[in-house]
Amino acid sequence: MSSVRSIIKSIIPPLSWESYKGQAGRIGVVGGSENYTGAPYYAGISALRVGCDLVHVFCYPNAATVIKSYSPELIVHPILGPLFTGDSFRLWLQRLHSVVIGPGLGREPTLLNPMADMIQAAKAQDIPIIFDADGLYYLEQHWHLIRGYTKAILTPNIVEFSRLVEWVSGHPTPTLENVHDKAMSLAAALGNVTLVCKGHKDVITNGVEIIMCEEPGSPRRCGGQGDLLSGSLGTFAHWAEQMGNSSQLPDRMTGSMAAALAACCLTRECNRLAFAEHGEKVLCFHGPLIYEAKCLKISGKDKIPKYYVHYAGWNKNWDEWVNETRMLKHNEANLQKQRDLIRQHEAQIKSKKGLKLPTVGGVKRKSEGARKEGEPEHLSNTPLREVEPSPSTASATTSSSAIKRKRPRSDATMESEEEYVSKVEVKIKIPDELKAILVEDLLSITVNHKLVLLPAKVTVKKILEDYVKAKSSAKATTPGKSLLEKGGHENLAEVFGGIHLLRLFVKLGGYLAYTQLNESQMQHLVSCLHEFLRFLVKNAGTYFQKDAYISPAPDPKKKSA
Ligand SMILES: NC(=O)C1=CN([C@@H]2O[C@H](COP(=O)(O)OP(=O)(O)OC[C@H]3O[C@@H](n4cnc5c(N)ncnc54)[C@H](OP(=O)(O)O)[C@@H]3O)[C@@H](O)[C@H]2O)[C@@H](O)CC1
Ligand SMILES: Nc1ncnc2c1ncn2[C@@H]1O[C@H](COP(=O)(O)OP(=O)(O)OP(=O)(O)O)[C@@H](O)[C@H]1O
Repeated sequence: MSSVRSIIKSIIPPLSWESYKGQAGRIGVVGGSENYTGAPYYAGISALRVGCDLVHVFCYPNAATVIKSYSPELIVHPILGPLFTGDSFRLWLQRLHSVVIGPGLGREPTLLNPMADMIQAAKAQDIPIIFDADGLYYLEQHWHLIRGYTKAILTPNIVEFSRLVEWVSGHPTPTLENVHDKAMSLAAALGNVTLVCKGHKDVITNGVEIIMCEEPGSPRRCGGQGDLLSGSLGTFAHWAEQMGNSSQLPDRMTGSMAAALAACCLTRECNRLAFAEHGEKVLCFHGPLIYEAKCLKISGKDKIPKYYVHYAGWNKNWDEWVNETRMLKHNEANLQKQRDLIRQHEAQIKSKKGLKLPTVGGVKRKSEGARKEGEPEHLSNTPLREVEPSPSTASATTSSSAIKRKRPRSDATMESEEEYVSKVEVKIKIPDELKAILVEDLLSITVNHKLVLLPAKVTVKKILEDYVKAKSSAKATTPGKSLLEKGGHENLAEVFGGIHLLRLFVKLGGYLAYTQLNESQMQHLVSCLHEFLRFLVKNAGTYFQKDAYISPAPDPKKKSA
């Protein structure tokens, strides 16, 4: 990579206080028709973003206003079409340093008539000409126009490449294998023009030398990425030309090849960064259910792919590496699977609990199973992700919003958005057994519309006392004991139960980031908390009873309404 970087660096001209507008490049883009206005915009804006000073777009009149509306930075000339005159184009061309022909040009034979004129004019001016998309389509039958013009750079995708090979060699190419060799032969047959064959690896050759661009890129193949490449290549090709011999390129590497390498690396790196930022939306099994998730990282160690996923809407404590068997494409069929599983799961819960209806004050509540046919099945259209099994779903909403309130910056004593975002969350690993209980809790609340019976049968106070007892043979101070002694939360601890305590643990890592503890104190605390969680796992049967949930009484107001 370092040598790739040094090649690219060597064609980038240094900035200077002496330079004036236009010296860093005036690039032309010939393209843009009624159907395709995006392609010339992407190409033109990429040329500018790479660093040229001015971009001129030559398009059909019915595309001009649209392209202008995308960006005031582009200078748009609506000169293509039936009224085209070579003179008007040549007038502008004189001022250009390179020209990109093809993005969004269209393939109407009558509209392509002036192409030969434009190509000849650009050649006469001895500037780099980049052919892409419909410019390549035109070249298929007119390749002799560029034969031997070594400042021509062709950027075919694999389909365009095989068509070109077919036209130039005169016989069909049944397979797309050996792109390497075929690219070298084609570039040589075209008189050492530069070819950039885009694909999984980009192959760059002038028929003598060949280089590959294997930067990681992105698995996302949306339209327009080729336009980014051809536009940026417009600028790089001019720079390579301008640097000439002073660029000190490796032996046999031409300026056009170096420019192509720069454009390929840049496009692929932009693709990689965009993918790293936005990830791929997927569905992922967690326990018995499927959740919407985002794939943030992929690891292929030992040739077994693993995916690091974030469950959409869930705290990042739940982020984890999963193997392929748990991942599903985000499509309608799998979304249906997700809904089916939720229904099955609901049914299972109902059948387990249906006979034992919980009671409050001796009055039997209406069971969840009594929900009427046709009533909204929340999870079938509202993904689970929207509610977390955390303090934010129920009792501790105040504390969760207290954290969120730290975000506005109106008070100078408050932390900034950047500080908030960059705050390192303390990782508290919740054991899988307890995670399953949290998921059950979420389903009870959001799917079955239950509430936790208060005061809890086994209260937080009781749990902490049990813990203190269990630890009594150990040291005198335990988190449980100190919480009871110093916290002043006796009343709450006598009302809430194990599930509330567990919900608190989901957010606790985030809260601890706000404490003043030093690293060793924090380590000690976290290890105590993990020990306490293990204690909860051991006693889960007692502390997390399934009959802790009740169905709330129907709202009389709603009923009368
Ligand atoms: N926003 C805009 O304005 C944009 C406008 N654009 C403009 O559109 C115009 C037409 O360009 P184009 O790329 O759609 O035509 P072309 O290359 O013939 O592909 C046609 C078919 O070939 C196939 N195929 C393509 N690549 C393949 C591959 N690597 N590997 C395998 N197969 C591949 C695939 O067919 P499929 O296999 O899906 O049947 C594809 O549908 C042109 O002016 C361009 O600039 C674009 O720049 C995008 C953004
Ligand atoms: N399989 C792939 N893996 C990684 N990067 C790829 C892959 N295929 C293409 N690319 C990269 O995407 C960019 C555009 O290539 P692509 O083949 O999509 O061009 P195109 O079809 O001409 O695009 P457009 O949609 O603009 O017409 C290039 O930089 C290329 O390196």
